[in-house]
Amino acid sequence: MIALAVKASVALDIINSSASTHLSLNKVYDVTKFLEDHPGGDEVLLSATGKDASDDFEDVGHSSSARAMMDEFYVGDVDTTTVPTKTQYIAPKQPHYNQDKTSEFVIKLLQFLVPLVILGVAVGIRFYTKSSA
Ligand code: HEM
Repeated sequence: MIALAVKASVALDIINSSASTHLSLNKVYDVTKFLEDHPGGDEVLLSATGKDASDDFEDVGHSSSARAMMDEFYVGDVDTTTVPTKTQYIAPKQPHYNQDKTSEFVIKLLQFLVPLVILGVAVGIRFYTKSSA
């Protein structure tokens, strides 16, 4: 079993060492330094962090040399039961654009009035240029 975990800005990869023990321990890999060099790209690694990444890892069919490389990033073990099988996506907070607290009503009114004013000016110009020609 493989799992990835992100702790602060550190990307951790967790891989099962012994499935037969009562307390299933998983190996944890810190792949932070490997993000840029990973042949499969950093995005897949990051998407597999913070959870059990066993399936993600196995689905790719990593070579034996890829498996050998993992020792380099091994940092410790974690109890499987504490590792989520899925990570919950938390959308980043949207910045608050209406900083000056202009009332929503005024904004809506302006959104309606400004095009009308532009149209009025255009019609006025057209009317004026036509009549003076
Ligand atoms: C410490 C953990 C990992 C190591 C050392 C590692 C290493 C490698 C290496 C050496 C390759 C080149 C192909 C090969 O030799 O098999 C590779 C490819 C790849 N890896 Fe990983 N990988 C790790 C974790 C992961 C995880 C968790 C995922 C999935 C979320 C992943 C997805 C991929 C993908 C998509 C490719 C590209 C396969 C291709 O285009 O043929 N890897 N990885």
